[in-house]
Amino acid sequence: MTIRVAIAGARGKMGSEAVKTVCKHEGMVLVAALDYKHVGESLSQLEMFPPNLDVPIYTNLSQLITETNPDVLIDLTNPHSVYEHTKEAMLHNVRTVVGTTGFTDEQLEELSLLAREKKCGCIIAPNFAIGAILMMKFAKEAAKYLPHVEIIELHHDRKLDAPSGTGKKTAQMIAEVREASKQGHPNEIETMMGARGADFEGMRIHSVRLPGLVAHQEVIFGGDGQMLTIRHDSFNRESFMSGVVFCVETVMTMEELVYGLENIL
Ligand SMILES: NC(=O)C1=CN([C@@H]2O[C@H](COP(=O)(O)OP(=O)(O)OC[C@H]3O[C@@H](n4cnc5c(N)ncnc54)[C@H](OP(=O)(O)O)[C@@H]3O)[C@@H](O)[C@H]2O)C=CC1
Ligand SMILES: O=C(O)C1=N[C@H](C(=O)O)C[C@H](O)C1
Repeated sequence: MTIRVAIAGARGKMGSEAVKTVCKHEGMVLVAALDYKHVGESLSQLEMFPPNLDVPIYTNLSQLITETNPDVLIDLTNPHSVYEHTKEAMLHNVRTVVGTTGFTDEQLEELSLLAREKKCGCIIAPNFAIGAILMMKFAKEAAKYLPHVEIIELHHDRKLDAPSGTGKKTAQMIAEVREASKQGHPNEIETMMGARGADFEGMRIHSVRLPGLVAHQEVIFGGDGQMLTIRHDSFNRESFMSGVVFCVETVMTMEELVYGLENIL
């Protein structure tokens, strides 16, 4: 069976890589793109895509679904639009693979309930790279023994959300095995706001944004006279693509929402 795929955010850094990936995958066909520019045109008319890529661009998701009948919507847009896209796709019984980060906990909960009610598969993956999933799993394991931990996530300077979805997910996974506790000196004072980073159950998350970076993270554990560093680097967006393919294939067999690839790998 060929999986009919639509991509929201096809012009973006991740979206354009996903377009390439879907187009060269034998078991998938790209049927539409969702955008708010170039509406009514075809991807073939955009300079960044090959001239034979005859894929229509829509701005209205419900029209896209009615006219092109996708099995799966891949969302790679931004934190402002991803929730509405995912919800609307589910309401139309279209499965979703979501790489976009920046969901609130309430939005995740609401989408999870809706997916269960509609029996509609949805994968929300803060990180598609296998190395990053392993970094998070190893960090969770290490935190059982070394509960003093800080997370440093480093990304390109075009990123909208901070902390990153991966940074937040890492902290959430660690929190499953670590009792909440404030780190550092009990009387510490920030003489410059934000100096100690974001606080998640006493763990600190530091966000670095610099041109030249792609996606990187260090999880640093401190103990008596020792330090353990677990680090992952994505040097390009290709690093995420085998995860995207895995999710598109897997979501076809699912009837609920899964948040994080570690739960299905
Ligand atoms: N899960 C993972 O492994 C990964 C996740 N990400 C996440 O994926 C998302 C996209 O990242 P990236 O590709 O770097 O970002 P980009 O800004 O390069 O791409 C986003 C694209 O979405 C478009 N867009 C914005 N709003 C809409 C909308 N309402 N409908 C359709 N398209 C829209 C943007 O258009 P315009 O620029 O014109 O506004 C742009 O083309 C981010 O949330 C990022 O954190 C990134 C890498 C890996
Ligand atoms: O915006 C990005 O680039 C990335 N976003 C995701 C995140 O917020 O964790 C995944 C990866 O780190 C790249």
